[in-house]
Amino acid sequence: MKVIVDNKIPYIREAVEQIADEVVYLSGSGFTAGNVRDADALVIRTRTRCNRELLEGSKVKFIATATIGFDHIDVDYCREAGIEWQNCPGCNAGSVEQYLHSVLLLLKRRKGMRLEDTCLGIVGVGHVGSRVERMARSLGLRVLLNDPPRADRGEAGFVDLSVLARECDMITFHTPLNRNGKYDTFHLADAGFFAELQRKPLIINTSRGEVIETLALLDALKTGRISDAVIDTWENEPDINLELLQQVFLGTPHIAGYSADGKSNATRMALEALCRFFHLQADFKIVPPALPPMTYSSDPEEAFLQVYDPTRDSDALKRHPEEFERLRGNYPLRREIVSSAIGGGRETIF
Ligand SMILES: NC(=O)C1=CN([C@@H]2O[C@H](COP(=O)(O)OP(=O)(O)OC[C@H]3O[C@@H](n4cnc5c(N)ncnc54)[C@H](O)[C@@H]3O)[C@@H](O)[C@H]2O)C=CC1
Ligand SMILES: O=C(O)C(=O)[C@H](O)COP(=O)(O)O
Repeated sequence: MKVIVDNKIPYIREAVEQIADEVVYLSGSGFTAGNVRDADALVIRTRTRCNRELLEGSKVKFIATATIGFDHIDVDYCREAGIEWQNCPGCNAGSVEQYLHSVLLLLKRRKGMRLEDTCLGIVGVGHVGSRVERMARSLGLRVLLNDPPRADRGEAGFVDLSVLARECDMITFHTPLNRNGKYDTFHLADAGFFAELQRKPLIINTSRGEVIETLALLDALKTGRISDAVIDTWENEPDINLELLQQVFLGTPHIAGYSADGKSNATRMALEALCRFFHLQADFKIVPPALPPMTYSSDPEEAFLQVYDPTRDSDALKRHPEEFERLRGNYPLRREIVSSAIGGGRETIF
């Protein structure tokens, strides 16, 4: 079996080389029709568009994407061509939760936001959104949830987007990018959405850039219809809107999911899917490398931000937006450590 693997997927080499007869590593954008033609399977990230142009006439039978999102896979074409695929549901949801948790602490510290007086709207309450809900409630925020697919399945506890627009001081997006159908999310936040907002909320997007219409967001920022924004996912990555980048409170290069824990989950789940598809024994361990010991502040919030402060990623991108892909590709994967594990005294962990 020949497998082509994205060369930025961490912790994968030893395991995949045991599983496959031949392994070729390519950059995400380096997958071409010519070099996938004789492959049986691809293990990719968000940077490889799997469509007719790439796959037609190839031997590829299976694609594993080591990501939660799968909007880079043309699922209709894959069905038509008989190519099976698998994403890694929930693999890095903990990492996105960590990112949001740090963002809330920074808003409290730097903008004086009183979290217990803040109403947070969550759009899309799946693997990530439900973790964000729990975390936000634990910090004392009031939370409103919007998830029409879940509401339509008869689940309770959801409200319309118009209620979020009326009541929320902060709105965070955690939907997939659906480009059509009843639950289309392409430009879900458009000029009409921003016009409805009543409380000048802060907008957070860690889902997919195309869920928010960039120019409408920029206009809402300039006209004060929103108070600020935190943006991790952008339209047209890596050629992002530079004016928006310089205006937002935090602008990061699509790294909310970049914890070592999330990446190792993704690698393991992608390889397990590959083994299931080809009926192979899944006999490998994927664990993130141990990090050197560190000493943490006795203040739990300070310690949480020591573990991960998105300001450093935002400052790096604002200084060098042209390095969007390099900042992602060479990212020093962080660890997910919950604040309860590091509170209550100066201590050394890991
Ligand atoms: N920035 C980053 O590094 C990362 C980004 N992501 C992105 O985060 C997003 C959420 O991921 P998960 O929670 O794991 O996905 P999920 O599939 O578990 O949950 C998505 C939720 O959105 C809901 N939804 C679908 N259409 C909707 C609509 N029109 N309006 C409101 N809700 C809708 C679904 O019913 C579901 O509950 C995805 O776009 C994923 O690609 C995920 C991981 C890392
Ligand atoms: O899992 C997802 O969905 C994401 O957005 C990933 O964090 C993106 O990571 P890459 O696949 O682009 O490394």
